[in-house]
Amino acid sequence: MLIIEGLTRHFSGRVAVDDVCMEVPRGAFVGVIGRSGAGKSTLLRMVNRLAEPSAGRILWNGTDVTEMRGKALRDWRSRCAMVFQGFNLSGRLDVLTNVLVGRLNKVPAHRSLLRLWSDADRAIALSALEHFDIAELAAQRAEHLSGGQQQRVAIARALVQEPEIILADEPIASLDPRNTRVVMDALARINRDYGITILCNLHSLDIARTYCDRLVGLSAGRLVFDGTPDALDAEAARRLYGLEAAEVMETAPLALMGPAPSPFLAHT
Ligand SMILES: Nc1ncnc2c1ncn2[C@@H]1O[C@H](COP(=O)(O)OP(=O)(O)OP(=O)(O)O)[C@@H](O)[C@H]1O
Repeated sequence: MLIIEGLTRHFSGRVAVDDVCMEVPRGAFVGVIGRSGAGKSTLLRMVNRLAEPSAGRILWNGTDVTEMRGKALRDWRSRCAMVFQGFNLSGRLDVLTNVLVGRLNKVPAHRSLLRLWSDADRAIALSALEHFDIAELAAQRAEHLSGGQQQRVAIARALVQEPEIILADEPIASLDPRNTRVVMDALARINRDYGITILCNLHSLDIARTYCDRLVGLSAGRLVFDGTPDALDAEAARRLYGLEAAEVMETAPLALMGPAPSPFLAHT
């Protein structure tokens, strides 16, 4: 269970996240929605401690994440994997090595420094790639892959960390509709198959409604919506998106995109 209590972050005197409180049970798939600049990324980055809170607490299964230092913080970051909009792969390294980077915290320091991966680690990484139907890309340089393929590699890297929670910061922002579905299906499958809690920042309300079992909405750093996708009515959308509400509430023609492909069976 993730508990966020009064979480606040200021940048140069301006508030980016303002006294946010929420509880996320294990295994939830939560979409974090709101306009650009609402504080979504800052909220996720604080959970991973990539950004330091100005005030408030983050508790994971009762342990105060905000107090963690040194090894405890490294362990937390390994249990709390991040997936970024820009994939954050090493383009010149092959796909398998990129995934193995997710194992760094699981192997002794001397082996990780020398990148001496065991057969077991390689098998785990390959199996994660297989899980996302991209094992045949293992030997390719990451920079030669499409955006959708790169994001699946990044999700495979997150998975081999054996995380308890995945924080996905706009994971589909640079993808076309087909790859959007493939990547969101990958996250949904991780959530379903392994019970990994997912917090996912999303610009698209339609995608958020389709994939998430709960939405939390930020506006100017404040939590202004917390409920199921069905509960997000026009009034709630106005609180979140202001004058753009009508625009974002217009359902995107998901039906026109055809049925969703079976998870991990689609190639890019
Ligand atoms: N490192 C930083 N230094 C100064 N201001 C920052 C920094 N990071 C974020 N901010 C500010 O904090 C506010 C919230 O930004 P944040 O990136 O969290 O919003 P967001 O909802 O994720 O936006 P987007 O959807 O555009 O990514 C914005 O006003 C932003 O300019």
